[in-house]
Amino acid sequence: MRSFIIGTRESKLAVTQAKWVMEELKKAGVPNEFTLKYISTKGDRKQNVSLAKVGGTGIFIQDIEEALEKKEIDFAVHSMKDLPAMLDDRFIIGSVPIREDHRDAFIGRNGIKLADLQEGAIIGTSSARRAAQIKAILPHVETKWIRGAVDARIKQLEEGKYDGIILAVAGLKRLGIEKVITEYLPADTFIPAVGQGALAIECRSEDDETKQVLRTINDVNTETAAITERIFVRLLDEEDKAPIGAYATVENNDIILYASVASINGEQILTFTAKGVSPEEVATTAANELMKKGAKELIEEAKWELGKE
Ligand SMILES: NCc1[nH]cc(CCC(=O)O)c1CC(=O)O
Repeated sequence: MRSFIIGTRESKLAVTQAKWVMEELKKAGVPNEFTLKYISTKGDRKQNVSLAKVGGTGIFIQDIEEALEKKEIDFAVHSMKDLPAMLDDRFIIGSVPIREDHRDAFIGRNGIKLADLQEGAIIGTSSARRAAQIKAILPHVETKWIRGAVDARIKQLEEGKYDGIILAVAGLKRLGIEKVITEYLPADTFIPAVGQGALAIECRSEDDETKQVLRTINDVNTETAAITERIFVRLLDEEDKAPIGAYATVENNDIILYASVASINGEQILTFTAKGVSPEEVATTAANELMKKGAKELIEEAKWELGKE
C-alpha cells in the first residue's frame, strides 16, 4: 500500500494544520501511512519584505511546488489564503477541508479595545486590506507593517512595538491561543481575505490515487465558497495584491458572496453582496457590480501606491 509524504512549511501553524489533516484522513478511514516533510519557503526566509509588496501569495508555495514536481512529496497542506489566485496546470487543489473561523481578530496590547485607541496609536498588520479597513473606521490611528509567524507577531506586540495587531481568528484557534483576542472584527465591515480560515491541499494534477484519498476530507460547501472567492479575485486582480476582501458561504443551496475593494488609505471602500447558485455567476456579478462603482481604478491606484513604498 502506498504511503504518502505530506509537505508543509515549518511554522507552528503550518505543522498544526498538516497534522490536523493527517488526523482527519485517519478519521475518514484512510488506512495508508502519512509522514511529514518540512520545506523552507522563500516567504519564510525573507522576513523583511512587506507581504503587500510581494503580493502576499506565491512566496509561500514555489518551493513546495518544486518538491511536488520532483515527487519528494505527494501533497501539501497550505492556508488557502497563501495560494496564488492562479495555480499552474501541473497542480490542483485536491481537497478543501471544512473551514475554520473566517473572521479577523484585533489583539490590543494589555487588552486595549479598538474604540479606546488614541490619536497616533500604531496597529501592526501585513495586509493592505486590513490596513485600509482599520483606517476606514479609525482614521486617527496609524498602521505599520509586521511580519513573522503568529507567535512572533504577538511577541512584537507585547514588546510594545505596536498598540494592537490584527490576525486571522483561524490561525489563533488552530494554535489554541484564541484567548489572546481582544475583539472579533465583524465580517460585514472587515470582509476577510480570499480563502481565509480554509485549507487547500495541493497535489499533482495527474496523481489520481492521491486525489482520491484527499477527496475523503473535502467539504463541498467550503470548496464551493473558496472557488467563488478565488474566481472573484481573479476577475479583479489576478496578481492578488490589492486590498480586496471576499467571503462566501453556502446557505440552502444559495451561494452568498460578500466582496469589498478598498483604497489604501481606507477613505473609499466599495462593497457588494451577490447571491446565486453557481460560483462563476456569483463571482462575476460581484466583480461587475464593483467595477461599475470604480473598483478597477481603485485597484490600479492601490497597486501603484504599494509599488512605490
Ligand atoms: N499570510 C499569513 C497567514 N496565512 C494564514 C494565516 C492564518 C490562518 C488562515 O487565515 O487560514 C495567516 C496569518 C494571519 O493572517 O493571521
